[in-house]
Amino acid sequence: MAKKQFKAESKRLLDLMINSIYTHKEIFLRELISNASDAEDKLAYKSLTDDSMGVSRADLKITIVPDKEKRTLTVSDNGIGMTREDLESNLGTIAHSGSGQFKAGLAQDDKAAEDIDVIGQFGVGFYSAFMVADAVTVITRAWGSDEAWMWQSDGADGYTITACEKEHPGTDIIMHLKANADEENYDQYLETFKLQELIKKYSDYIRYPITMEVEDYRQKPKPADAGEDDKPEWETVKEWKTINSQIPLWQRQKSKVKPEEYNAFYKEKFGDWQDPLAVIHTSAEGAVTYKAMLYIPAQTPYDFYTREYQKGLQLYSSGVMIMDKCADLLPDCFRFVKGVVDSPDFSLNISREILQHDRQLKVIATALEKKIKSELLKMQKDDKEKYEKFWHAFGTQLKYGVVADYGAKKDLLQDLLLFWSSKENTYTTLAAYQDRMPEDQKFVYYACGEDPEKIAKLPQVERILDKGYEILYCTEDVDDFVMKALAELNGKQFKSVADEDALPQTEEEKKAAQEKAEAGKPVLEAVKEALGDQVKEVRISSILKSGACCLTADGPVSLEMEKYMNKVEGGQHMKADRVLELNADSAPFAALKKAVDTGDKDTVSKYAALLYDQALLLAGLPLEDPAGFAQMVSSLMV
Ligand SMILES: Nc1ncnc2c1ncn2[C@@H]1O[C@H](COP(=O)(O)OP(=O)(O)OP(=O)(O)O)[C@@H](O)[C@H]1O
Repeated sequence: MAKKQFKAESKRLLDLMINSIYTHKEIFLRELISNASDAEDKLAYKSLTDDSMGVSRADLKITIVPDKEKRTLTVSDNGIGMTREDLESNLGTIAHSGSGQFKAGLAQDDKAAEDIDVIGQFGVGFYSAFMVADAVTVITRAWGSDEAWMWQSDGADGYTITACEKEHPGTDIIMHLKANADEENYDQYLETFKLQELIKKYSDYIRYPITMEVEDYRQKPKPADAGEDDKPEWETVKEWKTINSQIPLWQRQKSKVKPEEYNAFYKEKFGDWQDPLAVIHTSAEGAVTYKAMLYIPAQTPYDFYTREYQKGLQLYSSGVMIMDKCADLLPDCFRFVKGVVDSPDFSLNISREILQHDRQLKVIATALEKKIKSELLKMQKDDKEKYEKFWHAFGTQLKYGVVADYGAKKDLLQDLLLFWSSKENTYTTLAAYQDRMPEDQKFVYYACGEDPEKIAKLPQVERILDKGYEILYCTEDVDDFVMKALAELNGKQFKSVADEDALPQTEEEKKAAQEKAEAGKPVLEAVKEALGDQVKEVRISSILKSGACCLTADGPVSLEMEKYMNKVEGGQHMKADRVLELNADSAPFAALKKAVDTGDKDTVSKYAALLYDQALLLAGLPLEDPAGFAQMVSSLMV
């Protein structure tokens, strides 16, 4: 049976093409500039393979001319141009890409092809002009031909091709802009400032100059005979300017870029007024070819912890901006990193707004994650002050990273963490802590509280410090979760100083503790009765040395978790199972015992409340009845 060709309703197809592919109408300019760049590239390639042409790359340029009176916008190039047949097959056939064909025809080992970077591949970009224009005229003359042709279309009723005049080879695309409408202001595409903005946004790194006549308002030069009281005069001057930067910094050799250039690029592109702390300029070839330039900012962006902050790297493909913030390239823990990634290997979807496959992205994201970590480790090693600055800005983010997704990134982040050291009185890494650990020390100790000074005075900290062991002072709400997520450091378990077994006990110590607990039982029962449900248990403490009391928690929820969860917006109001620990060797305990022995219930309940309130204060928890506490303390004075 004879095979039949699919038929296509070309009018409908064009309509789909124009109205359904792109999210933003403004990208028409990106598409036409990319086509112009391809035309220049093809000519540059041809001249490399044919010396007789006498074309210099330096003469190739793209020109943008808005004309408010005629309501047209023209994009011109002096590239390869099109013959009548080219017009038929390229602009008369939807989804036929002359550029794609050109690229496919290049041999793998073609040296001349190394220096060109053709963008077009789908054969649809040109028609995006009809999103903003109700008619498009193309005037073109192919290189080496003395005939010029005019292609005209209103996008709906087909097109015409007629002979015309054109002095030089190349192509002019003339868009007759639509009348302003509610849904779009088409006038804006006639304003040089808007056109400049769009060129900078999407086509800044097109390798050929994109020129436009722009207005500049400036002071007139002072006449030579101007007197003292001569007032400066201003004038508006029109001049042709190259709008695009052309060679992106990341395409240049690392050794040739000055630090000031890196910093200026960062500040302009990412709107920061401070220099970044570090730049990572890297490239790879192989499974996926890419170049990346990443920055570590010096300060926390004002909206960093709000919903408005969007992480991501800017994505370019062959110098054309594809996506402003590609989130998949950065793990959440490094969401503070800014930068750009450029790869000719991205498999773009037809609108060039998203990528078809994320395989390449995954490969790049994994490589960049490693790069960011090693850059931070280098900073940690070489410049402690700088690293601490980084830590102040983004340390909390790294800690959240440790806790997130059930600790999936904890191995990546562990070496980057800093904690306050009781011994060094400054920040320490976990590795440095471990290096200082005496051999007999079984655990990595940490204590949570408001600030290092206050933590150092906590009663439960004393006995660990007395042993000569170092403690990591944790001052952030998330710290307790971090320690639980990390669980261990090269085989040594993390241990809160508030844990009963924080100091391993000898058999003798255990026996002595049991005896004390037995002897103290009547006191403990009396205090528990006085406090009721406020505490789950009252026990003789084995973690206190000179302090009279402290509060700890039994079960999976620690006091730190309770505090944290209560602060989190929408968080569950978790309550830890509170345990009041009393020091059997302290004077207040002796006073309590006396009251129990003499059956003075009033005093017992007063002392119990006092001890409980003190324990709450030490733990940084709010008192349930502050006025009652104040009254009670005052009553002791009279
Ligand atoms: N300024 C130009 N000079 C020379 N040829 C051009 C020009 N503009 C378009 N063409 C030809 O028309 C073809 C179709 O252009 P179109 O923009 O629709 O698709 P494309 O650029 O090939 O692919 P994509 O949809 O990926 O941009 C191009 O491949 C090219 O051969």
